[in-house]
Amino acid sequence: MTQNRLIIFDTTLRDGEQCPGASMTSRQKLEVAKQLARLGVDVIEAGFPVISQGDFESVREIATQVKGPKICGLARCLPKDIEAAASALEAAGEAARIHVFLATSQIHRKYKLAKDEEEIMRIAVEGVRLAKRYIKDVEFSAEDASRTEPEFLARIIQKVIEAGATTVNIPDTVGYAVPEEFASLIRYLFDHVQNIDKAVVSVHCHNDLGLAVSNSLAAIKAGARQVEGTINGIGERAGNAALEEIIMALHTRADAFGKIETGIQLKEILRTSRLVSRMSGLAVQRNKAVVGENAFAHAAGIHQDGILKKRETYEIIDPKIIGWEQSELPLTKHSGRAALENRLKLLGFELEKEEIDNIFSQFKEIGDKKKFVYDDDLISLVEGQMTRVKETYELEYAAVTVCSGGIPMATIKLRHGEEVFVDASTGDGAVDAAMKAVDRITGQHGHLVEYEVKSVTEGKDAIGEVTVKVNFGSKHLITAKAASTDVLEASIKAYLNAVNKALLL
Ligand SMILES: CC(=O)SCCNC(=O)CCNC(=O)[C@H](O)C(C)(C)COP(=O)(O)OP(=O)(O)OC[C@H]1O[C@@H](n2cnc3c(N)ncnc32)[C@H](O)[C@@H]1OP(=O)(O)O
Ligand SMILES: CC(C)C(=O)C(=O)O
Repeated sequence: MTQNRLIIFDTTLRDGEQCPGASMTSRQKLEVAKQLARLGVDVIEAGFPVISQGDFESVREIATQVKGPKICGLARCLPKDIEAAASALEAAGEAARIHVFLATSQIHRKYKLAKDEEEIMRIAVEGVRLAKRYIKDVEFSAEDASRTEPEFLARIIQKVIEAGATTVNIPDTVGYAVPEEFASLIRYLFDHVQNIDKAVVSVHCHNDLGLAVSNSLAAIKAGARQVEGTINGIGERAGNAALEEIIMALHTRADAFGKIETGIQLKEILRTSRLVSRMSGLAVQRNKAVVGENAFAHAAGIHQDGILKKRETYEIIDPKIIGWEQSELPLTKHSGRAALENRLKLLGFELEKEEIDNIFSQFKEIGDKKKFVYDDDLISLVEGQMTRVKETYELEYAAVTVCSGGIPMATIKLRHGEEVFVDASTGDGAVDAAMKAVDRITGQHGHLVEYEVKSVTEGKDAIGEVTVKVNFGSKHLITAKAASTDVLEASIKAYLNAVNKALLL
C-alpha cells in the first residue's frame, strides 16, 4: 500500500447498530455487508460476537459469504470475547481481523474499570497477545483515547504494537475532541511512539459536538491512514463519522487534503446509504450532506438560475458520480422565471413571453399557498392560459357565506375596464349564489348544464380544477375551466370564463 492509501473501516454493522432502534436481523446485516463490499470498503466490522447468539451468527455468516473486504469482529480484552470473535471469524481465513479494545482515560480507568495504569497496560497487552494466537490481523483500540493523558496513551500504544497489534485505533469515544487538538494528538503519537511505523494509525470519531467528520479529516491530514465510520453517520448517541462525507471531502478537496487514495466506488454511495437507511429503519435527514434528499435540490430562484447556466455555480459535487440521477430544481414560491421556464420546456411547452408572464404570476400565487408546485399544477396553468379568452370581466373579489340551514349568499366584485361593479345574490348553494351574482352584473343568464371538480395533484393543498358547461340560450353551450387551490374561487372563475366567452360570440 502506498503512503497515501487510506483504509476505510466500516462499522455500520457494529457501532452503527448500537444506535437505539437500529438493530438489524442477520439477513439484513448480510445484505448490508454485501453492499459495503460493492462500495469497496476495506474492512467491515460485522459485529461483537460475544454479545448475543444473533451477533455471533451474523458475524459468522458475513465471514462465510462476503468476499473482498476484511471481516472484523469486536472483543473486550477478555478471553471469552476474543475466543467468540475468533470462532465467528474462522470462515474469513486470511481476511479475518480481530478488534480488541480497552479504555485508557483516567475517568474510565478509575470509575468504569477500577484499574490503575499498570493493570490497564497489562490487560491490553494480554488481550492483543491472545487475539494474535488466533488471528494475524489484530487491531487495538484505546477507548476514550482523546481524553487519555497523551504520555500514557503513547506508552500503551507502543506496548500493544510490541505485542503484535497491526492497527492502533485512537477513538474520540465521546466526541469531545476538536480538530486541531485531535490532529496534534495524532502527531504526538507519531513523534513519541518509537515503533509507530509497525502499525497503521486509525481514528474513530463520534459526533457529540457535530465534529466527527472534521476531526477524522484533521487526523488524516496529520497522518492517520485508517478511518473508521458508518454509512449515514449512524451510531451510538449522536452517531459516528459519516463515511460518505469523509470520502467526498477527500475526493472534492484533494487540494486541501493531498491526493489520498481509497478503494471506494463512488457510484455506490447513494445506493449504500439508502439500503442502510431501509435496513436500520433510520431515515436520513433531508439536509444531510451527500446523501440527504435535499443535498442536490436547489430551491432558490437565484440558485436555480445559476445551476441552469452552469451547474458548478452552486454544486461542488457532480451528483451523478455518487449515484444520483441529477440535481433537482423543485418549484416553490422561491423559484424564479428561469426555473419555471425550464420546467415548462421539459414538459414540452414552448410559450410566448407574455404567456409565461401570466403563468408566472399565477405560479407565485399558488406557491404562496402550497409547499411545492407540481408538474400537473403547471399543466393546469398552461391549459388555462391556452383556453383563455379576452377578459371582458375580471374577478376582483368574491365573498360567499354558507351556514348550515341558512340561505347561501354571495357578494361579487367584477372589473370591466376602468369600472368596478359589485352585486350580491342568494342561491340554492354557494356556487349557484355566486353565479347569480355574476349574472346580475354582466346581464347574462347562464344555465349550468355540467359542473365537474377534480383535484390536479394529491394532498389537502392540491389545486382543484373546475370545468363548467353553460347554456346561454339554446345555441350557445360553452365549456370553460379554471383552477385554484380554493375550489369555490375556481368555480366562480370558470363560470366567469364562460360568460366572457359568451360575450365574444
Ligand atoms: C465505545 C464502545 O462502543 S464499546 C462497545 C460497546 N458495545 C456494547 O456494549 C455491545 C452490547 N453490550 C452487551 O451486550 C453487554 O454489555 C456485554 C455482553 C458486552 C457485557 O455484558 P455484562 O457482562 O452483563 O456486563 P455489563 O454490560 O453490565 O458491564 C460491562 C462489563 O465489561 C467490562 N468491560 C468494559 N470494557 C471492557 C474491556 N474493554 N475489556 C474488559 N472488560 C471490559 C466492564 O468493566 C464491566 O465489567 P464489570 O461488570 O466487571 O464491572
Ligand atoms: C470500540 C471503540 C473503537 C469504540 O467504539 C469507541 O471508542 O467509540
